[in-house]
Amino acid sequence: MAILEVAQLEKSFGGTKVLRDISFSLEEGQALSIIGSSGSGKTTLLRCLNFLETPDSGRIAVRGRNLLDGSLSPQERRRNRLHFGLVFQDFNLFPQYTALENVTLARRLLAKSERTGEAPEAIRREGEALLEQMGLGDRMGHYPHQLSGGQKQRVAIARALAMKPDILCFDEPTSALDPELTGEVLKVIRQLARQRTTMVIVTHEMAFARDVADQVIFMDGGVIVEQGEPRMVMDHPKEERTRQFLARYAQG
Ligand SMILES: Nc1ncnc2c1ncn2[C@@H]1O[C@H](COP(=O)(O)OP(=O)(O)OP(=O)(O)O)[C@@H](O)[C@H]1O
Repeated sequence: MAILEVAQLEKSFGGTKVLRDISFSLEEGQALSIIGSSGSGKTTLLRCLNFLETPDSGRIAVRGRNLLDGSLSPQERRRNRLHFGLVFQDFNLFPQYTALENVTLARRLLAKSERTGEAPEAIRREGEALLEQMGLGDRMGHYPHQLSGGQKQRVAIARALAMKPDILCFDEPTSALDPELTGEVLKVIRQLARQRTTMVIVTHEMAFARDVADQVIFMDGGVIVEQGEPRMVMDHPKEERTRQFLARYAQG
């Protein structure tokens, strides 16, 4: 069974349809890249998956359970959010907290609100291990303003992982970074892909999308124009719109 199944998802803002008939599925341990021109609906799709926007209709199912089922209780709806983690373009770290506090805060709050019985000490140790994994073992006590953009983004990735989401989403994770800092973030995401972390990645990094993803979706005007294995979609696009988009990218 697919870990994620999205079917006929629709979203409008005012009278404007921004997502139409979006359907795809993702297997556990796979990475999906979403590419497409500006304004094509990529961020809105990620925001719908993360419940930052409410879709107008359609289905988002994780392990076969429809998270948009109208009969869910408020508590079940709150828990739905925990299936997904989101790494934003501009990091969204809390400036008043250290790297380690940023990573552990949500878990500590969850332990309290859901009475999970998790000890703060265990949460801290896990946070430290995640920051080590991100190559930030010597930056745990630093505040965001003391970190480079690439380091901030790696803290943000550790923070998302700390919540143990089923599906980790990235919204153009390198677009706010100087080119020399892009590589360190892409390297971490590649490492997560090798560890079979299930991921949905919106990116403008075409070479990265091609080699990290098991599946790629090309969006334009709120619809999925083409989807499939990255090399097939990107090297042999069937649709004219995909061809034009990729040609524009190739020209830089
Ligand atoms: N909150 C909102 N209210 C009204 N319109 C919105 C809102 N959010 C997004 N839109 C519109 O929805 C469309 C899709 O936007 P979205 O940000 O999802 O595209 P995108 O593919 O992520 O673009 P980019 O690559 O530039 O980030 C755009 O026309 C945008 O102006």
